[in-house]
Amino acid sequence: MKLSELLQQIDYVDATLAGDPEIKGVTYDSRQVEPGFVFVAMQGATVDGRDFIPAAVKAGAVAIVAEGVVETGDSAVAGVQVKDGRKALADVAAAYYDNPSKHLRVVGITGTNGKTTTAFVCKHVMANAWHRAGLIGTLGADDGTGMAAGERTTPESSDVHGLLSRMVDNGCRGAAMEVSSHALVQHRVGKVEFDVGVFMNLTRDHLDFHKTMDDYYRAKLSLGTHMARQRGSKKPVMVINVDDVHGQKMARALEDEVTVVTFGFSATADFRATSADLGMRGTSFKMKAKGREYLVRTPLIGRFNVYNCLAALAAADSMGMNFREAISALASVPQVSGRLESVLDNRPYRVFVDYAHTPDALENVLSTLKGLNPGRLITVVGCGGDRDRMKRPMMARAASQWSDIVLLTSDNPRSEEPEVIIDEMARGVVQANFKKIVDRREAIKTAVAAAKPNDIVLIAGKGHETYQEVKGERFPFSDRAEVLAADRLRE
Ligand SMILES: CC(=O)N[C@H]1[C@@H](OP(=O)(O)OP(=O)(O)OC[C@H]2O[C@@H](n3ccc(=O)[nH]c3=O)[C@H](O)[C@@H]2O)O[C@H](CO)[C@@H](O)[C@@H]1O[C@H](C)C(=O)N[C@@H](C)C(=O)N[C@H](CCC(=O)O)C(=O)O
Ligand SMILES: Nc1ncnc2c1ncn2[C@@H]1O[C@H](COP(=O)(O)OP(=O)(O)OP(=O)(O)O)[C@@H](O)[C@H]1O
Ligand SMILES: N[C@H](CCC[C@H](N)C(=O)O)C(=O)O
Ligand SMILES: [Mg+2]
Repeated sequence: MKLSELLQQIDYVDATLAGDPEIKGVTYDSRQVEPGFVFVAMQGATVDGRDFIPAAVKAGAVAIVAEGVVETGDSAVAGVQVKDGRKALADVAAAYYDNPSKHLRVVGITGTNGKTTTAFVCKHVMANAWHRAGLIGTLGADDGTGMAAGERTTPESSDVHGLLSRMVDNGCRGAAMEVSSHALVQHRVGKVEFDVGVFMNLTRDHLDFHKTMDDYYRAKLSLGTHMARQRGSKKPVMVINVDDVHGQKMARALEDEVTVVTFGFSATADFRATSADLGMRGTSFKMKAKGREYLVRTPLIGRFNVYNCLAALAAADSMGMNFREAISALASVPQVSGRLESVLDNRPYRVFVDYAHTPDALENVLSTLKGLNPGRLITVVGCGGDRDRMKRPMMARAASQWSDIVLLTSDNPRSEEPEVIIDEMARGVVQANFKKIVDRREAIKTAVAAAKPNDIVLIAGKGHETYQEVKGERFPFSDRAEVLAADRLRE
């Protein structure tokens, strides 16, 4: 694509052109620039992308897009002035990749908890019906050829459009993607046309970034308003959990803008679970939808997974997929990595690894495990550093309320001292059933060593993560591998 063709498709304030070069790629990071690339300089929270314009030019950028007057320092390199760098990145990427979301059925899932699981279930349902489907989320991305690791839940917009474009090329007909609140604020899904948006729930998290729950809610709401502004031929549907108070508010706020479809246990829900049978190896529940009653079976464990299944089914129906086929696909959903993942199946005790890292998620998981009537419930849990500090005592409170033994330990301390994080957690405990073991490996060893027949051990907070981040360095660490190692020591 020529620079002139690209510029025709984006809004800009001013441009100093230098010929009409062929564009070979788009990036927001000077370290990724290759000859022929457009470099979009974004104003960051830590550094200003404009400071890296000289590095981008040196690496072969043919055009620089930035806020304010753009001095490229090289008369052969075009400078394009825009109002907002992050918005411009999405516009440039959508144009460069030829708006791939127009050629796919795209489901965007937001909410505090359940995005990864619901996206995974949606992708499974789509792949079952259409052979190939893509996925973007916390576990990485699948462009139709298999999973590849990613850095964040929702990548930067140029990476999102690049992935969607590869999905189209690889024969995917649909894509399920997690849309984090950070992504909505930072325009990472700018110019993505969604067929269906999904709102799961809103509970305490990320208040280091959003500051208030109201700001956090408004970030989530903007998925719906983003969809209402879509210009293409898609008629957007927003699927909303109305058992959640913020979901009820969102349904009211969006009802005139998009088609609202609701789910939950509430009597008014369009996709309504009426009863659930929660077992150790899976869940079955009855659902009223579309004027009929259905029985849904899934290997996913816990009441919260009823919500994830309802959301995926409502999304599938909103895309016009065969509903009975979608229901039967739920029976074969594979294990979602690090989400209530049973690590040892052939022992008299059970060990689960789970990504619960918010008070609500932890409460849900613990109540689910308690409902399975274990001998004792032994919980290993920590909280991440450089993240919302208020959730620390709340998570420890949930752990001590529901468990027989709690081992408070490190998660990803990042720049903080793990002992300080653990002390802040300890302020929330409600009974003297806890111990502090700073070294996560030791804590896991202690928990597994203590397990007696019928006990359940929960290792919470890090789920699928394969590292522990300490003072800017990532050390290899897997809860799953640590559990297996600890179990070997018992023999
Ligand atoms: C708070 C947050 O979301 N920050 C993101 C944001 O950082 P920032 O605004 O501080 O950017 P910056 O580091 O100042 O850099 C500004 C610009 O200079 C560029 N740069 C920088 C250095 C250089 O040498 N050359 C260069 O071009 C950067 O690429 C960037 O474009 O933009 C950066 C570039 O895309 C992201 O890497 C960074 O994610 C950080 C690492 C992060 O930890 N984000 C987390 C909190 C996050 O996004 N989480 C959500 C939700 C998770 C969930 O609940 O599932 C997610 O979607 O993952
Ligand atoms: N619908 C739900 N409601 C509440 N808790 C849930 C729900 N689904 C999963 N959980 C709990 O939350 C944890 C995280 O789930 P999941 O990874 O699916 O959510 P997420 O929204 O993608 O989280 P993240 O924002 O960290 O990526 C799970 O390990 C489980 O403990
Ligand atoms: N994406 C979330 C995940 C947190 C997982 C937990 N292990 C932690 O490090 O706090 C975050 O960055 O806040
Ligand atoms: Mg996720």
